Amino acid sequence: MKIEVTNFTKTIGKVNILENINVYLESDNIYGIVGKNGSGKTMFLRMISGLILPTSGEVRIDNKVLGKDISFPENLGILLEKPSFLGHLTGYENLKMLAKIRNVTKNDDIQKFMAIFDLDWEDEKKFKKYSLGMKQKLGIIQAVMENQRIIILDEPFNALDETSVLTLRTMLEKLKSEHKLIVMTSHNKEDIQLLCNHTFTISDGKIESDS
Ligand SMILES: Nc1ncnc2c1ncn2[C@@H]1O[C@H](COP(=O)(O)OP(=O)(O)OP(=O)(O)O)[C@@H](O)[C@H]1O
Repeated sequence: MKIEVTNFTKTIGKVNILENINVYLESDNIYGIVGKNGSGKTMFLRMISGLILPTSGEVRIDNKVLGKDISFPENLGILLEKPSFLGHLTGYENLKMLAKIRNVTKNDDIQKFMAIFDLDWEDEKKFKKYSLGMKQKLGIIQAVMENQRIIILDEPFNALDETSVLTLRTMLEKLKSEHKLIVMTSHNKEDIQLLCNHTFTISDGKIESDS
């Protein structure tokens, strides 16, 4: 898979939220996006996911222009800042419901993913009673469970306990070895240094390649 961003600018009001972004991303890599609060990291992830369209420029996913040839990248698993699960369902029920949309993930797989992250699929607890870390884990599982080829993760390590941080690091390494294209943001330098083989810094909507 490859993602090519060419001269992408997004203006909201009079502000350039993203300014003249040019990047090339491909499979077998974990890309780290760093930058201060409000610099544009989440917008960058939304841009390559087709969730915001450019004021000028374009994003191509395997030569297909987002917003023209396709609405969203096929093969995309995504964790956004606030995963939208239903409060009155359990974690397992939420994941099962989402899995039904594309119908590629078996219940067994969901149970396995939940076990990896120390979540009990038989737990009767409703999502609204989940802790922050539990919600985050569910969001991560939803992003990876369909074995998509592009995985986009906004602050995936947020709210995770030490064990889960190690679990997620191992999982991301494994996904990289399975030829995925992974893009993640993080405020944690250690996670970025350990995992990412390319880093981009965003400041005021502009991007620089660090390696
Ligand atoms: N819907 C919107 N309308 C206008 N401006 C927005 C909107 N959403 C975000 N912005 C602005 O876009 C800029 C980039 O926001 P973004 O969420 O990408 O930052 P970030 O780097 O992810 O920050 P953080 O580290 O706090 O998550 C900010 O100045 C923000 O105020």
